[in-house]
Amino acid sequence: MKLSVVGTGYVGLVSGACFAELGNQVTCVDIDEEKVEGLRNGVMPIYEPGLEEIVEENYENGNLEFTTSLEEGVKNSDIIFIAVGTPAKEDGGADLSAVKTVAKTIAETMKEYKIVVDKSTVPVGTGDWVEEFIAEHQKNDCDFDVVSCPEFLREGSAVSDTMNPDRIVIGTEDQKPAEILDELHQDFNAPILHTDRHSAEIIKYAANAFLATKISFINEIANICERAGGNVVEVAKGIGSDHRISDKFLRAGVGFGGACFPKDTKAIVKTANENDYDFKIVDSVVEVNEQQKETMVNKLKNLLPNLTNKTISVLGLSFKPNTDDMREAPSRTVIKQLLEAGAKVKAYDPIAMDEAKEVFGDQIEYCEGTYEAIKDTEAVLLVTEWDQFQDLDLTRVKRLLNKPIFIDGRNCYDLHEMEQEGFIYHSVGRPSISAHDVAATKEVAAVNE
Ligand SMILES: NC(=O)C1=CN([C@@H]2O[C@H](COP(=O)(O)OP(=O)(O)OC[C@H]3O[C@@H](n4cnc5c(N)ncnc54)[C@H](O)[C@@H]3O)[C@@H](O)[C@H]2O)C=CC1
Ligand SMILES: O=C(O)[C@H]1O[C@H](OP(=O)(O)OP(=O)(O)OC[C@H]2O[C@@H](n3ccc(=O)[nH]c3=O)[C@H](O)[C@@H]2O)[C@H](O)[C@@H](O)[C@@H]1O
Repeated sequence: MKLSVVGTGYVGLVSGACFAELGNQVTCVDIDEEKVEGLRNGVMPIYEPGLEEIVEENYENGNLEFTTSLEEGVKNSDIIFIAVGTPAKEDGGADLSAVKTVAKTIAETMKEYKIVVDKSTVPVGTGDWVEEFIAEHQKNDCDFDVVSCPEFLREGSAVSDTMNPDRIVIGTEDQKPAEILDELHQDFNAPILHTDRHSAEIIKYAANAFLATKISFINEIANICERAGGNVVEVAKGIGSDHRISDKFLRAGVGFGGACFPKDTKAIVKTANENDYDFKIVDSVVEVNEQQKETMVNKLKNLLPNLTNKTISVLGLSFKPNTDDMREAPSRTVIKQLLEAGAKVKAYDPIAMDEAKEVFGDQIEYCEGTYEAIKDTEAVLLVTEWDQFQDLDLTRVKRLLNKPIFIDGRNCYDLHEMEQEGFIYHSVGRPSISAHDVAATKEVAAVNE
């Protein structure tokens, strides 16, 4: 089929490349000239495992094209996917200005039947509004349908999620676009849920809000474990074994970040408010998450009350592993708190260093590798659980540190091992190893020798 995808970000570029990989003729459109020029020359604007290979292959075989001209995209396709950003406005609502710009050009350009599919995350009722808007601004009188087809991919595994989705949601009550989109999605071999457009739009927000709720829930259980006793990893295993709960998204940590959970939770609260409803649960989810992002530095301050001029090592800057995305990354809060307390920061991330430089500028020191970031610092803060941070040479880490303080925001290490290695170790919702434990371990070791 002939498609265009408008917006070549995480969603647009990955979806476009995957549709091309399945044999469709895809035109990817973006207003960012540098991005489009780069893509034509094999430069990926984002890091996603497996993306570069399929983009290059399909660009070379002619299934995938890149342009800044939406007019060209509209002309070249029967189905137009809108995948532009819908960032949060000051008031928490979604900024739909890019969707509006795209809808206007589509209205002015189309000359024959088109299916306009919204893939961007947009508040309920946006499809109705886009439909009315296109009808109002149409230059040529032709038929069209507007469908909601929300996207559920995760960054860091976007290609694999797109190729193997849990479900595909097609939100339209019209038969013609439903049948065409069914056929387009057949090769994904996933269940297709047909629903009305409003429900499809709400499904997207409800899914993200629910997943975010699981995370804030387990983070609060972790906070209770820290105060009352217990180990949140064991608790998560215990409750997650119940199929009705499931063990997914029950990893306690330093709070959720990224381009979506933070903005989508706020947006659905806003939608509720606009409809005279107080969405109390998700409101609290957001509040708990803000607090959670501060817990690592608070733990450090309990151990080192005066951080002035102390150098602290931060491992992991992106909001999760396998991505270079720094949007709403918990590392931002952690580093802000450290700097406010007068500390100096040495940081390392395997992929997100360039993005991080845009965020932190010259406020922190950027290191070339993990151990360089640890050397001569007072404490290690493990913020993002990249594979290489989960398998550190602990003896070397301890030797490089001025003080054996390790704050693990992702529960990557075994408590017993950290005690044996002599670390003062604080993680999330698990018993902490204090200086007293470390001294005791050393005494036992000395007696044994
Ligand atoms: N990032 C993610 O993992 C997911 C994002 N979503 C949703 O998908 C949408 C897109 O998100 P991302 O891909 O992360 O955004 P992004 O910010 O990575 O990419 C958006 C792209 O749209 C382009 N753009 C903006 N205005 C345009 C216009 N008028 N014409 C053509 N291109 C234009 C921008 O230059 C940019 O390249 C959002 O609504 C987001 O909530 C949904 C599922 C997953
Ligand atoms: O709408 C979106 O953009 C996407 O948002 C999330 O995907 P993403 O933000 O890429 O990444 P996740 O794996 O969901 O992680 C989000 C955040 O939650 C945190 N998290 C996740 C899981 C967990 O158990 N604990 C936890 O703290 C991660 O560290 C990360 O900061 C959803 O998982 C996708 O289904 C959705 O399409």
